[in-house]
Formats: sequence, structure tokens, C-alpha cells
Amino acid sequence: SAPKLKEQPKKIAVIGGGIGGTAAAYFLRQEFGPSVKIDVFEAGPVGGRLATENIRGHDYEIGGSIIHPLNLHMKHFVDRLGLSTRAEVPSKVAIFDGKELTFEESDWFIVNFLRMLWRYGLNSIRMHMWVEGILDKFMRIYQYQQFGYSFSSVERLLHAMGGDSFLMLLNQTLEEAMLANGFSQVFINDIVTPISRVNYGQSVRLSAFVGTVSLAGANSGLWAVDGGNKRVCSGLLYNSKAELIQARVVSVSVKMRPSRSGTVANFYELNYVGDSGPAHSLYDIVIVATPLHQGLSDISFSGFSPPIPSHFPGRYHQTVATLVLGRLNMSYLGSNHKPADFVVSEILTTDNEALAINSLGSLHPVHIPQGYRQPPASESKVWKVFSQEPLSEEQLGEIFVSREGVWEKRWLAYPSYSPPQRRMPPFTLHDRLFYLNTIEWAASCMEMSAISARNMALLAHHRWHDQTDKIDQEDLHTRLRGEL
Ligand SMILES: CC(C)=CCC/C(C)=C/CC/C(C)=C/CSC[C@H](N)C(=O)O
Repeated sequence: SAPKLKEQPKKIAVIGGGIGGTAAAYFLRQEFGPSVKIDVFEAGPVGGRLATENIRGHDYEIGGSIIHPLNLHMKHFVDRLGLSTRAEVPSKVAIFDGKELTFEESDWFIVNFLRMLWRYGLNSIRMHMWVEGILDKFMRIYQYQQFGYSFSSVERLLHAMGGDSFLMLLNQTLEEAMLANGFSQVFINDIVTPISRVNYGQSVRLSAFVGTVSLAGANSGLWAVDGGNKRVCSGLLYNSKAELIQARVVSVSVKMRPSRSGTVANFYELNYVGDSGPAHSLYDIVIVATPLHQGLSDISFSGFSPPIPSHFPGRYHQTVATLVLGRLNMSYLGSNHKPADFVVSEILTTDNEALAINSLGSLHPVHIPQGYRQPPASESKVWKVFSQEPLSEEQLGEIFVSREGVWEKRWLAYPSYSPPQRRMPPFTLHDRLFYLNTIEWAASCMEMSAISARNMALLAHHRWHDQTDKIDQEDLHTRLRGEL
């Protein structure tokens, strides 16, 4: 017979209003129903690392910008919230080694195909198949979550998807994994490195799991949300009927108090500071949806045994996004193209100590107006430059022949990945205190946060109702085979 459910929780707190926190509010509402009060604490703008910058009346993505066609949670959110995908604008990629463009995509598929075949043999096709194979296993998570299964750690979640081979991907570099799979060093240097640099600001010495996510992020069919990706966050918040509390959480402490049945139950007290000064509230369940790392949050946890640190080991990688409205200097790229003929939109870079930038791309507004066309480099347009350090006037002067405006955003964007991966913090910090962002140590992107958010809601539900048979089950892939 079905297990008897106890009363639903009364109050749940989510700390963080980015994609993870707002998706958690949405899934918590699904799991716990209409009566529970859900508060989302966010001191900054809703959306977190999904953010836009307004330039001359148009918004441009300045944070997380691309979504994979098989990112099913993100697709579901967009459908459910009545949003749409941004119109596609054809784009062309080039690779820059600091001196010249070593590769330039042609308009013709067959030309690109033959060029890659000539230079790298079957490496390119094999890479596609390798990543597809990993993606196939990755997709299992959607079935597990559909059936209500949850995981208490990132390692267990990854193991359920892809077994030991997925855990191995955490503990070797992308370069090691690709060499072991027979890819050539030249191909890794020329093609794979530029993709790692644009997507994660790091070389192919990042861990292989996030490395393959990065390669998936170079697939065709990538998409974004019309009007800006952050609209998903505000939409999820609204749809979840959660209350947004614009305040910074400074501490979480565990409180014991007698329950109606005479036993003791844990409560969590949140102390926070908003515009109207300090305040505090009690919650049955708390989801931490912000990275517990230096520079990103500073929450003290008191009364917990074992103690919970404010900051876990490991650091976040700085990526500076500089938007420039201006005209590109073709000679910076060592190119003798006429600017009027240059319509390459993404310029990726190889590893080169002397190079100040990780990538340079021309941006389209978050909403593509009718009749929009990709302007050539001879026209002033919005470029996004990724670098690890802020760019100096002199550096900007080398890249652009003219600048009408410069907007800079320094992100602690994603973890600095250096395998072997130390043990990641658990999803469960205490009985009913959960940590969503630990998943970023496997790979940081919108869909990973959404997967973690669903896992948080399921885990919180199963913990609350003592449904341990839905947590950390082994061999789900075999057990669910044949189920719809
Ligand atoms: C394990 C594999 C091969 C794929 C998992 C599926 C997945 C999560 C794909 C996402 C790919 C993607 C869009 C990556 C973006 S990284 C760029 C940047 N850091 C960002 O978040 O926008």
C-alpha cells in the first residue's frame, strides 16, 4: 500500500534567485502543492548569472547565453511559461591563434566537411559520436526524475546516468580523456581548446565531464530565449507563486522545538538583511541555491553538527564579459579581409599566453527585429569579448578601430575545474537543508542547475515524507528499461 504521507511543510526558503533557485521554487510547488509558502531570497536582480545589458535601446545577453536542443528542462520551462525561442541568425566561426585566423568557416557545409577531413582526418566526426554517446547516457536523468527518483550527491546522480565511466570523466582532464580515446593532439589544440576557452574560459585541462558539456555547447541547434534567458527565471518565480524577498541571507541556524507528536523536529532560522533592515524567519525546509564560495555568498551556518562551512574548498573562475559597440580592427586578426566582406560572428582562440582574450563574438539583441541581418565588420555593432582579466584601454584600442561605448561585467562565472575532482559538497547539508549549486562542480550551465533544482525538490519531498526508496536507488537504468 502507498506510504501514509504526513502533513505538508508550511514554509520553504530558497536562497538565490538565479536559474537554480527559481527552478527549485517551481519544482517545489509541484511536489508540495498549493498550501506551502515558498520564499525566494535574492538581494540582486532575479536571474543571477543570466543577465542582459541595454545598449542603445536593445538588450544583449551578458551572462549565460546558450541552451542545447536536448536540454529538456529548459525546453519545458519555455513551453510552460508561454515564452518562445529567439529567431536564429546564421553565424560563422573562425579560430584565431594570436597572429592570424587559422580556420574560417565557409558558407558551404561540404567545404567545411572536406577541410576538417583533410586537416584532422576522422577526429571531427568521431568527436561528434563520442559526445553523442555521453549525451545519450546523460539523457537518462529525465526518465529517473519523471519517475520521482532523487540522489543525495552529485557523484551518485552521475553514476546513475553513466556508471563508473561518468565518474572517471570527473577525474581526468578533457585532454587526457580525448587522447585516451584516440583523438590527435593537433585536433585537441586547434579545435577542442578554443571551444573550452569560449564556454568555460579554461584550457583542455579542465575535467572531462564539463569538457564534454562544453563540446555539446558547440553543437548546431543551440538556442536562447526570445527577450532574454533571464525571463525564464522571472517566469518560474511567478508561476511558482513564491514570494520574492529582496534581502541578503546572512545566517542559517538550526532550531529544535517540540512537535505535536511529542518528538522534536528541526526548524531552520534564516537571518537576513533587506531594505527595511535585519529580519528573521523560520522554515521547515531550506534550499541553498547560490554557490557557497568566496566572493559569491557569505552565509554563516550555526548549530550544525558536523559544522557547515560558509565557503567550501575550490574557487570560481573569473570571466570578464566586455561589450563593445564599435568597429573591429581587421589587422588585429592578421586578416586582409575587407571589413565589408567579413561576416564571421564567433572568433574563438587557441591557447596562447600572449593573448589577452578568450573569444570575440558579435552579439545579436535578445529579440531579433523583423528584417534583421548580421552587419559586416565595417559597421559599428555590439561585440562581446571574453577575457580572464579586465581589458585595458590599450588592449581595446588594438582590437577595435572605433568604440562608441564599452560595458564591462566581471563574473565569477563557473568553477575553476582542475581534476582530479575533490569530493563535491553533498546535496544534503543537514536533514532538510539542501545545496543545489554543488552540481556546478560537475558542470555549470542552465540545464545542470535545472536538473539539480528538480533533484532538490524530489529529495526534499522524499525526506519530508520518509520515502527512502526513492533516494539513491542503484541500477535504475536497467530497472526502468521498457517503462515509458
Ligand atoms: C554530458 C553532455 C555531453 C551533455 C549534457 C547536456 C548539456 C547540459 C548540454 C549543455 C551544453 C551547453 C549549452 C553548454 C553551455 S556552456 C557555456 C556557458 N558556460 C553557459 O552556461 O552559457
